[in-house]
Amino acid sequence: MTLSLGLLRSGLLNRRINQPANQVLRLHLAFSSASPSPSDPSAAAAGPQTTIREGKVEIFLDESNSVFYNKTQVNNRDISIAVLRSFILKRHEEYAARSRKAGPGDTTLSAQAKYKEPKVLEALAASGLRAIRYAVEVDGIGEVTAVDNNEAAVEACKKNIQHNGSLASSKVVPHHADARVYMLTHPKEFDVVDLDPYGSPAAFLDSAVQCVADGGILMCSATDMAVLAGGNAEVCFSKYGSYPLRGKHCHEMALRILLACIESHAIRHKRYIVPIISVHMDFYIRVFVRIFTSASTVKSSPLKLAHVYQCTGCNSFYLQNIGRIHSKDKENIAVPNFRLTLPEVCSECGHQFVMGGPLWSYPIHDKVWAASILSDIHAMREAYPAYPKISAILSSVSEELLEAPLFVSLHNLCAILKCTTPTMVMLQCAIRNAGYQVSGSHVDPLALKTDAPMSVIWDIMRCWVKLHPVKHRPGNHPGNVILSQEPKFQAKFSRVLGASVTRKRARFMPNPEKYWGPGTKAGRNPRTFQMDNRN
Ligand SMILES: C[S@@+](CC[C@H](N)C(=O)[O-])C[C@H]1O[C@@H](n2cnc3c(N)ncnc32)[C@H](O)[C@@H]1O
Ligand SMILES: [Zn+2]
Repeated sequence: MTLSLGLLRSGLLNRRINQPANQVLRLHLAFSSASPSPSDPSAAAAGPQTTIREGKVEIFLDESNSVFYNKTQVNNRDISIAVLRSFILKRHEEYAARSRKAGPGDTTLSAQAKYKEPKVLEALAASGLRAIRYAVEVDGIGEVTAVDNNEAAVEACKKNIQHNGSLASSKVVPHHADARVYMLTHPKEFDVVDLDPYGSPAAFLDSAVQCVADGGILMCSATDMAVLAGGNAEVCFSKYGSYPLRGKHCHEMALRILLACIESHAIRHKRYIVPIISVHMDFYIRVFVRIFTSASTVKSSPLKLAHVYQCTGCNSFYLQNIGRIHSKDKENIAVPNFRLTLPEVCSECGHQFVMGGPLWSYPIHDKVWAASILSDIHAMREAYPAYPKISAILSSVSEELLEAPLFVSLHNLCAILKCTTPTMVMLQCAIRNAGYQVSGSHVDPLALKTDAPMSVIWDIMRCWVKLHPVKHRPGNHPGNVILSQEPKFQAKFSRVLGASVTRKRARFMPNPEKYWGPGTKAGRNPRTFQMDNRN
């Protein structure tokens, strides 16, 4: 932002309009010219190269775009660094707890095992920017292996490692390989595996879940949002094994589909996932999950997955778990759920239901971790180039109601009834006054996550319309059918303590500039593929 103000004053911002993305980039980042390393005569012959700085790392800009680089992913890299820092703290705590439990005289192998710095695999590393940032910026990190199957990328990565000095050179190991083969041949070897693919990570998931050490983290992005958010249901099913649903909650649904897909790969190998945080930002989603091994926990996986039935008229939705708990011989076991208890058509508006999922219906964040990541981000704000964006997202994430998969949208409720819009605070108060919990969501400023049933939400809206009547429109559309029923209770919109969303910190940040989107796949011309969706 400071840089943009500077540009405005110098008149550079006006000149920037209509320039291709790469040139815009040059004005906005800390660009400089650097001499290539003396040990690389071919590069020396080519003269000084333009460099890009992000955090403490500087990499060479690849003018030909034969190696992928997207500056907008600074948010993605910053949030990953924040999660890595908290993971290292967690690992220390867990190690200390194990040692305390074992006691001084314990000679068993696990009690004697020395603390090891976490090893990281960046499986789709491109220029190595991310891997080098992990190595240079995260204290207590072990070796970082940077794999890519593109030779040009591996060469660029080597140069960038060398350019970033001895710490980078001692920690980052570049490797030319197919990530799937590499991960399969290194089972449970890495404490952290980072997947940041073009488009979908689906092809990498089976090998990735096997490569993570017990208690380690899988960090995984997906940029194929058109597929995951309901634009192409057949492709979503073939890649992720789930049907997406269109609607305002589609980005949260995308997160839950990806989590369900990772879990489904993990359980094949007697492993299971525990989400740390799951975020939708800019044009993609990214999930951070721990992976553990336990044949018995794997059996309860169906309790964490659900189908969603969504009304085609009013968008009311209902979840149906795949499994249910059955108590037998004093033991709780997961068995297939009973048939759906929903009526054939929506009791609010009379339309049919469409089915989506299966999706992950358990919490998508660990609130304690989210809070500790957030306080780390605040404490080290100067270490994060994307501080305003990532702190806004983490603030929202740490306030989300965990026991309420998906959400209703204020905008959608009013659009169905064609009524004036109450404020978010009013609706939150009415939900709380009716005895239910409610929160916002980081994916949408108009989201209401709540444990209130749909019937309560619609009754609140019926009461709202009694106070703010709508014009009568003839016809049988969903809004009319909903309003033809009397509310079963009287909603109260009066203020309750804690209902207002605090405005002290920003929850949603606008994009900093034009073309803030997916980058151009390596090998394509950035001028013709500025808005490439990386599929
Ligand atoms: C989106 S880029 C990664 C960007 C990088 N993580 C960053 O933060 O700058 C995806 C990279 O995956 C590499 N890639 C694609 N398929 C691969 C495979 N099967 N094995 C290894 N690398 C692969 C591409 O060459 C490309 O460099
Ligand atoms: Zn309906």
